[in-house]
Amino acid sequence: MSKRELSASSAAGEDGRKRARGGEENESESGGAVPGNGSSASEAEAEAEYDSQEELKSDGEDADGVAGVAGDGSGDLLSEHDYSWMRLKPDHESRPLWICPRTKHIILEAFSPIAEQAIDFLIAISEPVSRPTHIHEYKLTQFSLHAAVSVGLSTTDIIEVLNRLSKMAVPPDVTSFITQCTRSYGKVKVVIKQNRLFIESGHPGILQTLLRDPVIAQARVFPDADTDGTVSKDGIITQRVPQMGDITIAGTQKPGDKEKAAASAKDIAATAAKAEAGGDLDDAVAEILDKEDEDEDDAEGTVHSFEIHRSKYEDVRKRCNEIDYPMIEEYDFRNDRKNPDLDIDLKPVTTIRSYQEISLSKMFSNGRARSGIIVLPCGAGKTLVGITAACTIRKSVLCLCTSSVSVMQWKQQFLRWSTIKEEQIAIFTSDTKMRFQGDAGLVITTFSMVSNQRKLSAESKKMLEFLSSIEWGLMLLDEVHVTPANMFRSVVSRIPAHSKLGLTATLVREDNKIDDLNFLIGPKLYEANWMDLANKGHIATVQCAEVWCDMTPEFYKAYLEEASKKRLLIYVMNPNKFRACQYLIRFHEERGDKIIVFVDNVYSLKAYAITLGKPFIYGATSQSERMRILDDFQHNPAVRTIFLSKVGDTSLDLPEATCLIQVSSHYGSRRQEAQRLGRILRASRRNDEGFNAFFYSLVSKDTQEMVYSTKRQQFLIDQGYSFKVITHLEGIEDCRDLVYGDLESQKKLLHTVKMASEADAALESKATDGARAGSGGAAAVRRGAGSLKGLSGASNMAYMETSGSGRRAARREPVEHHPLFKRQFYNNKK
Ligand SMILES: Nc1ncnc2c1ncn2[C@@H]1O[C@H](COP(=O)(O)OP(=O)(O)OP(=O)(O)O)[C@@H](O)[C@H]1O
Repeated sequence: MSKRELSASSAAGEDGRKRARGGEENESESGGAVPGNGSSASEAEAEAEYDSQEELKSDGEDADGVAGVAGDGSGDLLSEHDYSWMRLKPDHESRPLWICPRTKHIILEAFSPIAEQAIDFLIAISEPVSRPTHIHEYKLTQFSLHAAVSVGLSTTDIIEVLNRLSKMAVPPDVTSFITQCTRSYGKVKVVIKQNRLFIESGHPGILQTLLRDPVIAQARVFPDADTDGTVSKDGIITQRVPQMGDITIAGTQKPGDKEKAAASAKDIAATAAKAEAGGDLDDAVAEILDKEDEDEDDAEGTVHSFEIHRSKYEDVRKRCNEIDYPMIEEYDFRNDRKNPDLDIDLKPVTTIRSYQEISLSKMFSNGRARSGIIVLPCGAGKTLVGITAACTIRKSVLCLCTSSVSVMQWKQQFLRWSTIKEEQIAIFTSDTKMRFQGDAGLVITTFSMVSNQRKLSAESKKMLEFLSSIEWGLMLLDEVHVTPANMFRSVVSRIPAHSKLGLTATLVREDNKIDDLNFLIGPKLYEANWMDLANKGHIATVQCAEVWCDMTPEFYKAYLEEASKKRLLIYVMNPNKFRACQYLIRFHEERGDKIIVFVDNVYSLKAYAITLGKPFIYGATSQSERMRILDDFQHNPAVRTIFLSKVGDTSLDLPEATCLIQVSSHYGSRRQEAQRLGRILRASRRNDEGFNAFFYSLVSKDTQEMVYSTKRQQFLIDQGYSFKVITHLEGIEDCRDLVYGDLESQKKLLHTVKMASEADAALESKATDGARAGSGGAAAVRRGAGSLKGLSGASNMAYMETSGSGRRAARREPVEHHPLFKRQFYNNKK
């Protein structure tokens, strides 16, 4: 495999991506909210503040796209290191993997006949880094290996299957890393039974070791006479347990069928191993396997445990981590007779999809509820996964969302898919504070409402006391990647939840907070492949394109002269961008598409929407106006296009939308890019023959916007999407009636923009060099012939195509500034 191939498959490695903070000014989603009864202004403010600020903070997306590409994972996979000592197996061509002994990256030939099985296995044991069409890249990490153990894979399984799939024997460094990470993980569990906590293990010796630790010993509760099972001299309880693996996930068929559908990682591993011919395990691995055999449970179906005080749980958990026995958290909900049952099930008409079932089988595979995180693409139906988990556990549920809009959507979705009744649901937001009726129920609230300790209204305080007094069977955490660890910590420590399920589409953070999520919620249980779901028709296939819009000479001169954050306004309001936007809207309206245009900057949003005569929604748009516009978009054939600010990034479910045009966005935010794409992935026409959705980013050429755009696309490129670069919209010059077609109107527009205040450029613009942006993007791309027709089934637009690696290579190039920019811009900055 050449280095070039490896680079093509690589993504900017997680470790390597440095981030600077993006702009702070942001539109508040609750700008139009009217505080209702019982809410304090500070609560509403706190909620709004969280909605807008935390999302950006946790995203860690930067305004400096160039800095964000250092440490591209596979870029240095081979460079400066000699791997000639690694010997290829004689039949290496039929084996799809190569494992880097130094970085623990795994490169997969996705075109191999056994790639599908290999992918399922790799998803179970490693983190996907990049999954374009032909070559995938994964990485073994401590947490990914913990997750593998928690879904039932043993050290032996992992090493053996890797060895079978690998072109070379698994390097000794990798086998010892796997052994080290999986040796003790999963050997100890904390199991919640009847509101009591038990530390459980198949190995009595491990429990004795734990009890020798003073912190753990102090937390221990001695068994009383009523204890089930036998109690040894040292107070360890031994019980025979019935086989647990026969649970039925709500909405699925009888256990046997369900198990068939949800092939466990272990089965996948076994199948993959069998599918591969030959490949004896080397001595080093055999040694590890022998050692592992000695560690096997003493008798199948027998567990040993001791009880601990619930108040000491956090101390015990921390201590177990320190002494290298990290615990898996499980909730024995089927035998929970202490907490009242919630009367909820999926409606008979609700059918969950195969990948939704598989993701849930990772949570429930051993008959208990295991806490952790499920990662599914935007629009793939995370809400229904959460609802199905609630219907399986059937105890009180606390659902935490990122905004009050999401709270209302979760409520609607619960009512739509499940048999829960309105009175069993309580909403807790700054505007609404309700209780549910009956012993058990569902509370839906925001992270900020339950973690905000400042200036609470009396009613909120009471509500928080109520939340803390309930033993929640399940805590659902929506969009977990945006929530700061300290916020989680305060929620998790104050509100008792027996199991936690985190849901997200983009488990990307650049601030190591992902590790916190591992500790606070649990390991990643499942991550779906975007391309796979698109190929199976669960989400739409999308054609992505970046449209380069030349700046007019007057706008470009003004851009170079402007040092304040109004530079952003100048490149967003570029007349050629207006015209490109209008042209694309017209083109797609004529094709019968419904179009969402995103403009982050409110000043520009209004200018575009009013000039082009289209309805628009932003933070200050009243709820009734929003509903009216969205309803028109859905049902009125005359309304084919709407303009949205960032309020439309998430939580909008508009299956009619088939085309998305991005005019301005939040700097280099990869997450925003993915979330926006999510708006068209749910297109209801996605299964029509030959259907494609369209995602355009309009970028003003040779401005800093180009840097951001390249960086924004990185997450989607890693998921296998490719972006075409359209350098010229052919035929645009023939459209005489497009706006700003003459110099005079362009000059007027520029004058208006110059008169705008800095506050109108709502996003702060960190100065980067326009020349660098422009040339960096252009240097790496390959020119080719293509067209909008090529993109959409017609034919009239030229494009350049670029791959992720090409872009990354471009960004690594040392940048030589053109004398014009040096003079115009750098002198200006001094
Ligand atoms: N099993 C299913 N059967 C029918 N429709 C489904 C199913 N699962 C999800 N959907 C539909 O798919 C769409 C997307 O679902 P949902 O809003 O839960 O996605 P999501 O993963 O939360 O997206 P995002 O991350 O963008 O918020 C919704 O219209 C939902 O009703």
